[in-house]
Amino acid sequence: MNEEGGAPLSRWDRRYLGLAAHIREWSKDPRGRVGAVIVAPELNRIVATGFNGFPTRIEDDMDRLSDKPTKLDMMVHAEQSALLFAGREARGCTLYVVGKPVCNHCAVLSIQSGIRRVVATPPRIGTRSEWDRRGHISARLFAEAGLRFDAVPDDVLRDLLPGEAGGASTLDPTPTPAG
Ligand SMILES: Nc1ccn([C@H]2C[C@H](O)[C@@H](COP(=O)(O)O)O2)c(=O)n1
Repeated sequence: MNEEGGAPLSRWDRRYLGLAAHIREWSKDPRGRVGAVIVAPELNRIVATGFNGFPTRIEDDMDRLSDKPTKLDMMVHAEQSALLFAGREARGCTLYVVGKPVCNHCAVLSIQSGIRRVVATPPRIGTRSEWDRRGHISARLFAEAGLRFDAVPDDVLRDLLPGEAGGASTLDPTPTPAG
């Protein structure tokens, strides 16, 4: 994986990351907001967007959102939401993700959907965050499946998420089994 020092991001990469950072703001999860954008690169067209939230018609009240196991059991990840909407059009596309590292479940869905490239908040090394742990698994899966993974560099992340250190949960003492 290229956690640091990968190929520089293009102007369009930065634009789509900016869009993912904007869409992330629509999430109602107070603890973790994630935005995703799926783009057909040869057409330079947006195929789908997503942010993390409960499924349509499932009420996102604060009781459910503040109980972490309940929340994670019902949550549709930003990436899942975008992939479900994109359907077969995800084939050959690039997935942009801002807010958390791509988890292993979303990684396998991305691979199976035919995503060719992922540009995302990278998992950090040496944290206790469950999302970082899963992000490292995802990076290995992407490498094995032949997807290109471009980590969003720290300085770009700082611009995208002002006031947040990279966007991933640093202290998560209770890793949970949800994806
Ligand atoms: N790649 C990821 C990782 C996490 N999430 C979502 C799931 C939860 O809604 C929130 C993380 O919540 P927490 O910080 O409480 O674990 O982010 C997501 O959509 N995409």
